[in-house]
Amino acid sequence: MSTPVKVAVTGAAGQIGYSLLFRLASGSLLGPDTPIELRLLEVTPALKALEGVVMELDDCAFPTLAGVEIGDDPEKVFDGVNAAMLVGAMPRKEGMDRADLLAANGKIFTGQGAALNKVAAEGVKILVTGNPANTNALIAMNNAPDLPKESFNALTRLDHNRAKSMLAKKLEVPVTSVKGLAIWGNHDDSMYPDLFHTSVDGSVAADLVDEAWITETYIPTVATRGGAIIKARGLSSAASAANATIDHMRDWLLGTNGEVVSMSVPSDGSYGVEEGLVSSFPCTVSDGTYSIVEGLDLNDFSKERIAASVARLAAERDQVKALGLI
Ligand SMILES: NC(=O)C1=CN([C@@H]2O[C@H](COP(=O)(O)OP(=O)(O)OC[C@H]3O[C@@H](n4cnc5c(N)ncnc54)[C@H](O)[C@@H]3O)[C@@H](O)[C@H]2O)C=CC1
Ligand SMILES: O=C([O-])CC(=O)C(=O)O
Repeated sequence: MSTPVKVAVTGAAGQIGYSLLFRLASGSLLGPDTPIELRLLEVTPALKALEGVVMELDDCAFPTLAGVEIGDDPEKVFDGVNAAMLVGAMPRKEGMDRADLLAANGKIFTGQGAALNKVAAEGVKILVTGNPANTNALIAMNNAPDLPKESFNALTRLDHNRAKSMLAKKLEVPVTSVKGLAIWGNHDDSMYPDLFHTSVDGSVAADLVDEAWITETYIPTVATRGGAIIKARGLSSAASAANATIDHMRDWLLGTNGEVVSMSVPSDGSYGVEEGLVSSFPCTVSDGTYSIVEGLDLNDFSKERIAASVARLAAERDQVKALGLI
């Protein structure tokens, strides 16, 4: 077997962690032939619970799990990591917006960005799941001056998967029939799933459904799905968030074979999105490098929706600037 890939997970004793770690260890990220070493970061009071999770990992005897290290010091846990999944952060409760978490969670990402800057392996890929994910990624990126900005992504793959599943259900087709779908903007209720560049078995998705369904049902349902899950479960989404975190990182590491996926990445100014904001775009990945899909002809409706969501990102950026986090 090859050298193990070192993958860090923060918030490893939390809800998402409990779904994520077992799938990482069993080969869902890298396949059955690549060993993985897990580096798990938690706050000190959660280390005991994390020890219990590690006992369970041991008890699975996963052939691909080459080792597990746990700790509360980011510089030790992130030492030499090839990939980092930054999940550890407070989840919102019913009635809160994700942006309400900025004051509590934002500071986590200054220290973790700085630690990754110091000790991560060259070429490290860092994916922020902890909310508000886009702006937390922006904070980590701005606290890691020696790492390429492209090392930092945020998770909008869960929104992408939700959007794909909902469209497939509506049209009574398998999810595999849906291609080219992408979420634009922020992982909040302003996000925009674009059906004008989505195809379903070769037809434009927007032509297969009513305009009113898109604006009044589809977009708001996708955008507020996280809140609907909190209302139903009393807790925020966890297994589906872990699944999306793996989908995003797997595609980033191994490529998308030309398929379009939604990734929140630092904007290079494409489509008028202010450079440096971490915004969701349609992306493809090859050879470990993501690219924003260029040259899409956006209609006025799409342009307005994207601009509104990007304005939220800019407002969050201004808020964390005022808090001295970037
Ligand atoms: N981007 C997305 O699509 C989604 C994001 N989320 C977000 O993911 C985050 C985690 O959610 P859950 O696992 O449900 O929360 P949780 O509360 O069950 O677990 C969070 C864990 O993070 C740990 N933690 C807190 N500060 C830390 C630090 N400085 N370093 C390391 N660990 C730390 C806590 O001790 C806790 O064990 C939340 O912010 C949630 O809103 C959740 C679902 C989807
Ligand atoms: O809604 C939340 O707070 C958790 C989350 O990000 C999601 O499920 O999309």
